[in-house]
Amino acid sequence: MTLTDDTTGQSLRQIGALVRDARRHHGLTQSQLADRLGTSQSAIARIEQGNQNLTLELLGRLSAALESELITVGRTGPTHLRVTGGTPLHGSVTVKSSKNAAVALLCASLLNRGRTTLRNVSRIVEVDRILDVLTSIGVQATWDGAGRDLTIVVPERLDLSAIDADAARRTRSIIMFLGPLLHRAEEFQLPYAGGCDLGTRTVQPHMIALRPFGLDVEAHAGEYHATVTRRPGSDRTIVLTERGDTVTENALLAAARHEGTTTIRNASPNYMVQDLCLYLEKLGVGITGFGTTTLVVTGRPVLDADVDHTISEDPVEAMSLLTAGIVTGSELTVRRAPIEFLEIELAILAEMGLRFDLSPEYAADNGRTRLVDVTIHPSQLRAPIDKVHPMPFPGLNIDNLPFFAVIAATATGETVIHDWVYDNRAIHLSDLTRLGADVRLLDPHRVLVSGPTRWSGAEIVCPPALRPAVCILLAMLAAKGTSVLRNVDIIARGYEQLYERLVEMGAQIEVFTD
Ligand SMILES: CC(=O)N[C@H]1[C@@H](OP(=O)(O)OP(=O)(O)OC[C@H]2O[C@@H](n3ccc(=O)[nH]c3=O)[C@H](O)[C@@H]2O)O[C@H](CO)[C@@H](O)[C@@H]1O
Ligand SMILES: C=C(OP(=O)(O)O)C(=O)O
Repeated sequence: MTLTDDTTGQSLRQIGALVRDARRHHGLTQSQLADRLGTSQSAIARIEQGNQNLTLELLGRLSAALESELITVGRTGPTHLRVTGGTPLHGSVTVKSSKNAAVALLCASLLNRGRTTLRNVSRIVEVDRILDVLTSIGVQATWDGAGRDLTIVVPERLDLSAIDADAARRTRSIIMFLGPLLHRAEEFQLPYAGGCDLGTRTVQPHMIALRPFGLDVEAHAGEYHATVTRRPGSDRTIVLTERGDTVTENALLAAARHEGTTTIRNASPNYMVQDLCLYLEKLGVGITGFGTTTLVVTGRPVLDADVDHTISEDPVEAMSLLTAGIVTGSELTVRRAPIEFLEIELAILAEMGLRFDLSPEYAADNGRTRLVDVTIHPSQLRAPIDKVHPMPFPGLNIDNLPFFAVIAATATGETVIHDWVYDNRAIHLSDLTRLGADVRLLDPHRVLVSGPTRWSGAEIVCPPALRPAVCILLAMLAAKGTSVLRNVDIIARGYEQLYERLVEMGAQIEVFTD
């Protein structure tokens, strides 16, 4: 069957019947299929009855889970959302694993001669982009039947001349190929790193961090031209000029195969770095200083182990889901929230008057990350006295900052949000004014939000930046009436099945294409 532009009720019912037939053909119950997809039995029942809007991503996963080509995809334009807001959400939602750890671990798998199995991988476009790049150069990547666990085998020789430059240029994380590749080739080229439109993001700290490993990079004609001058094994100290996440990861990746000890100072101790450290330890790399700003790495020239690693829960997803509940005045539980990476956010929210309960802590599947279930209650919020601003961990997460703009808009009083990090991100938050919020740009880095807001529906084109895009969507959930958010494809870069999961909690969101 061909899915054309109009995914009507009739075609949803037809797809539902195909899903039911394919499921029965495989002898699966609705619950068993739900487990394979990481969703609920009730969601499968709705799909089969034609009562569930389907994204192409979900259709692809259904096809994979049922090992059957349910649909062939015809011409599709960008995806849009129709949101009918103003009603509270309810129930609970489980946090998925992090985009940022997934991309680091995928790059790290290039170090391993053995088999890397990554578990609980989020099915998001950012992961697909790195996978496209990896497979284009010869890496084997295989999803398990349920589409959650990924096995990666790196060949003896990589064919960098075949690199999928288009996929590479659409992600910034490609920069983390430098650390592993400098051990494999004396000369190589990589396409420029890309990503969201957040303003200039330099890669100079990466160049400075990798220079002690003999890497020299010249950038021209859309490519980084790398040459490596091998330096004999010795102990070295690297002082990072910025406490950045990916630069710390790149330094770790380079140090992992360096014979000798590398001390990395001003390292980021953030969640994705911790996930990477756990993986590298399993590969046999010695690391002391886990979770601190000084990492001492004892590398090994050959890393060859069959490693199994479960990626930890995403604090930014957790914050996004909490925000959905807060701005809609909901009673909602966000399960498996990595509390260590949300403590400051919750402390500020408590100051603003948010009422919430935390379950006792329990360990994530990696055995290290501490998780809690957070239950929020409808609360009257007031603006915080101080400005809200991010800091490298342990500080308020840089990617969580935009959510405070939507939350501040529901609070009484004036809040200053100071995004000193990104040149071009705060400006996207002014789109909230279209929904009735009072958001004034004081300068490119600071917005003044005056609340509370009487939200009203509007039609908005999605900003070209992941977190601001989700903020607009969440504000639409708060706004009475119908809103349309156009060109939402960017959201799939970092969120898996976000709309379906919000709908499960009672949100009214319809997905449509032109
Ligand atoms: C794949 C991944 O993991 N991406 C995350 C990573 O990107 P990544 O590590 O690539 O972040 P960048 O290196 O671009 O840093 C973000 C911005 O912060 C500035 N900066 C950073 C640290 C510092 O000590 N001083 C400073 O000025 C940088 O100049 C840049 O403008 O970290 C960012 C900041 O946490 C997050 O938004 C991204 O989601
Ligand atoms: C800025 C972000 O990520 P990236 O580094 O992938 O652009 C983000 O996750 O908000």
